[in-house]
Amino acid sequence: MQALTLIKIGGNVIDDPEALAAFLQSYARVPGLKVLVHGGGKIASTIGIKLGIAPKMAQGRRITDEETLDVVTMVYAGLVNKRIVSKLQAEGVNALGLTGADGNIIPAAKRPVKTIDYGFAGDIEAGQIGSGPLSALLENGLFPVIAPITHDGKGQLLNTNADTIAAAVAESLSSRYAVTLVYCFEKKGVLKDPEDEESVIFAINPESYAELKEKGIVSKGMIPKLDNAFAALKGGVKQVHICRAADLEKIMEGEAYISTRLEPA
Ligand SMILES: Nc1ncnc2c1ncn2[C@@H]1O[C@H](COP(=O)(O)OP(=O)(O)O)[C@@H](O)[C@H]1O
Ligand SMILES: CC(=O)N[C@@H](CCC(=O)OP(=O)(O)O)C(=O)O
Repeated sequence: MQALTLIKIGGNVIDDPEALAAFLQSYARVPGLKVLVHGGGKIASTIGIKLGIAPKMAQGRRITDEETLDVVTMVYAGLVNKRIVSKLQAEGVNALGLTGADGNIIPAAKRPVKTIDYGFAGDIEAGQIGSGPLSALLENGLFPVIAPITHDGKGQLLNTNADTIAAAVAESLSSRYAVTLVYCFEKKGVLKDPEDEESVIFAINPESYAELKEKGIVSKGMIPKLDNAFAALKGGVKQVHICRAADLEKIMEGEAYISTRLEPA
């Protein structure tokens, strides 16, 4: 099976122009087939506030009312996606920006209202992603850059967590490729003490993850990241790393003990 690297870049790095430029230079040097999924939550919140739309989050997910959906669509599918694509083009990568609606790559369903109404937040159903359009692009020398906007197939755009998209796309591509999934963000990995950058936990398995969650060591945005990452590993993805964006090249070269690696059960 041919190798493919799926990298997710988080909103705090995207919000820092120097860190983003350095990350995209590293991304350009990742060899072989690759797909980039980006977030942008921080910029969406900042722009929303400027427009008088305060961000509302619950359990690491954005509550997406109609006007928030307009903001996130403009920010993720427009500003952030096109900035990344143009910078990758400048690095010699023939990047092609997409949302989940383009080529119907990520069909989703509006999250049903239970205790919290998340509005136009989209959930991806297992097995719903078709890897065909993405592999057609890859096989024609194009490198997909995916924004965290999906659709319900009936004309409604939806906002889907970028960590979830990365895991679901990685899982779907793993039927055709040997996929390595790398979550890049601003910290060195999953930390024992989120305030201590040197307290990286080098390996986590489902059992130790349950313990970390119970003790509150893993919280906020780290929970959807790890929940999704373990699901991807179970679904056929070969390796999952959680690392600092600035360490991407070292991770790709196989350097250990600088980031967190997930282990199957
Ligand atoms: N144990 C932990 N180790 C590292 N970060 C943690 C941990 N627990 C919670 N976090 C928080 O999770 C954040 C990453 O999640 P999130 O902001 O959603 O990232 P991204 O935008 O990359 O998806 C970190 O910035 C940190 O504040
Ligand atoms: C439904 C939902 O929560 N969607 C996310 C999508 C962006 C995202 O995940 O961005 P980061 O990776 O930068 O956090 C949001 O709007 O914040």
